[in-house]
Amino acid sequence: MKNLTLFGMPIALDEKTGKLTSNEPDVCWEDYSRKYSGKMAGLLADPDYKTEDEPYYDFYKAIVKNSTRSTFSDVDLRYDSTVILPGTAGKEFKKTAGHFHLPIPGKSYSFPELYQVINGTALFVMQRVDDYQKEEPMTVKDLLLAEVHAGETVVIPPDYGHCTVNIGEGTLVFINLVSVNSMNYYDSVKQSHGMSAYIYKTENGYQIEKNPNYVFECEPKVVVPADSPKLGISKDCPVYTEFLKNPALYRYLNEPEELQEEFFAMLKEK
Ligand SMILES: O=P(O)(O)OC[C@H]1O[C@](O)(CO)[C@@H](O)[C@@H]1O
Repeated sequence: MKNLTLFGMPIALDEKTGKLTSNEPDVCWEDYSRKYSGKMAGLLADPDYKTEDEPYYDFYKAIVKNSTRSTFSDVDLRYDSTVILPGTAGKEFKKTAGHFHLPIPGKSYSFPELYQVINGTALFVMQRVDDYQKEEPMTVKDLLLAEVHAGETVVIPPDYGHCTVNIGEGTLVFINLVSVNSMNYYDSVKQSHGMSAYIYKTENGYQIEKNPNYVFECEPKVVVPADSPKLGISKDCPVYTEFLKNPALYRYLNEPEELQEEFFAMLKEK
């Protein structure tokens, strides 16, 4: 068992099974589900990759200490965790399915989402396209790949479709803080056989491959996150703990307009 102190509450990772546990009765989650390779069919770089039952990733919905539950619900935010198991499908690193967020009701843009890596290393693929609900191939206007290590945090800007790739050797554990009103949209990513970049394992790390089912008006850009006091992001400080200290600071996850520039300012070119 490995204690994951970055959770900000007592949660450990069983490195053999990839499962999270807590020995504190006050810690609980609303739901748990595991996604297997069969459910990733059509989303992978290799269309012929066929294994039905290889574990891909686990999702723990609404993790909370009972004593702090109302602090999250008062500001319409949810704290979840995803665990991506190590390995590849062919040469492509394991990843989440990928989706866009639907627009905020009454607005023309979508909810952002904050992610902190708790264990391992992630590559967040973030893409802005011309129209994520159209049936023809989507045109990529901006493609950012954020390399994020344990303790670091990234915010997915409004309207950026995203998936997370486990580019490390071990199990990737990360959390997200997101509006409870955010709804995911999957169809166009599915039609395009995944996000616009596939990430392949190489001898020295990873290689980015453009997905041929998209039209590109830009080149992929690798970025790394910096601290951002405005976004409540500080390296090695658990987001859970920071949030409880000042829940109002994270209001931007429901009302992103004012901090739009900061979402990009905290991403530095690698
Ligand atoms: O919904 P997908 O693309 O399978 O990926 C799961 C991801 O979505 C979220 O559930 C919430 O946006 C993340 O926490 C998680 O990493």
